[in-house]
Amino acid sequence: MILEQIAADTRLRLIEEKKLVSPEEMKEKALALAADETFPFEKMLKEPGIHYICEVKKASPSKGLIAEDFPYLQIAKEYEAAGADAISCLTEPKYFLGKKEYLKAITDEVSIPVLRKDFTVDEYQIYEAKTLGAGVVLLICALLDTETIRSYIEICDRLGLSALVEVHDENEMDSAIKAGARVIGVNNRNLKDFTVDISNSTRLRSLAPENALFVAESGIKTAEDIQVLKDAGVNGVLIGETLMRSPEKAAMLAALNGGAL
Ligand SMILES: O=P(O)(O)OC[C@@H](O)[C@@H](O)c1c[nH]c2ccccc12
Repeated sequence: MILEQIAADTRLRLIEEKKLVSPEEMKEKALALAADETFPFEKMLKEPGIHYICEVKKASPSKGLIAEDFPYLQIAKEYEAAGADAISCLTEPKYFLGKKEYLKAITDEVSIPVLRKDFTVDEYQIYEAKTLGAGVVLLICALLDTETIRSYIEICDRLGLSALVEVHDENEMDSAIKAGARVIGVNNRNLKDFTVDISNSTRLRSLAPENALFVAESGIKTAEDIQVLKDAGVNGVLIGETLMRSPEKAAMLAALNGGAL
């Protein structure tokens, strides 16, 4: 199964990375930054209306190469100028051709919150995300048990980071809620077989607690999709491929929003 394969490769990658910067050193570096502005992602999502999280993604296991030409920094700045509320940046190197350097360069240049999009299987990655300037990390429920999610959220809290806790079905939603997730993302793409179904978000919307923030992720392509999600009361949408494939990203974002942003 692809998700487990990616997680296994991530664990191997971490063994090497910890040789370069030890876990103690990474934790220390992150904690030294913990007084920075806290939880900007949650503050943003709490504002009324629907919010756009625009993704910088070169490739994916389901779609292969998405952007041959990949001026990641220019794309991030274009998103910000077009009115994006946050940016998502893939850092997974093998399947998504992401890089930590992309994330660092982007967080240095934009002032909206940036999500570190990776397969978090070790607290090391959370501390590292802080040192790279991220404001949010992704925690995928399919990879983590409830207790681990809870402990990772605690680490995020200490660092002033938000945790976007990703679920795909009712069981994972249950786990996210029990772990105390404040921001729940529903992935419309099944990471086990890559099928995409937007109604996954609308179906699971009612199961999320009243006070939790809700993000719909993946497969969002049209203004109609956005309208359906708006009507369901989602706070944010995470859009990758539709924007990455568009040569006119600002115009595409405006079109998704019904003409203007
Ligand atoms: O490109 P899309 O279909 O608009 O999807 C973006 C984002 O939701 C997707 O990249 C994603 C959602 N959850 C993930 C977890 C890992 C990697 C990638 C993802």
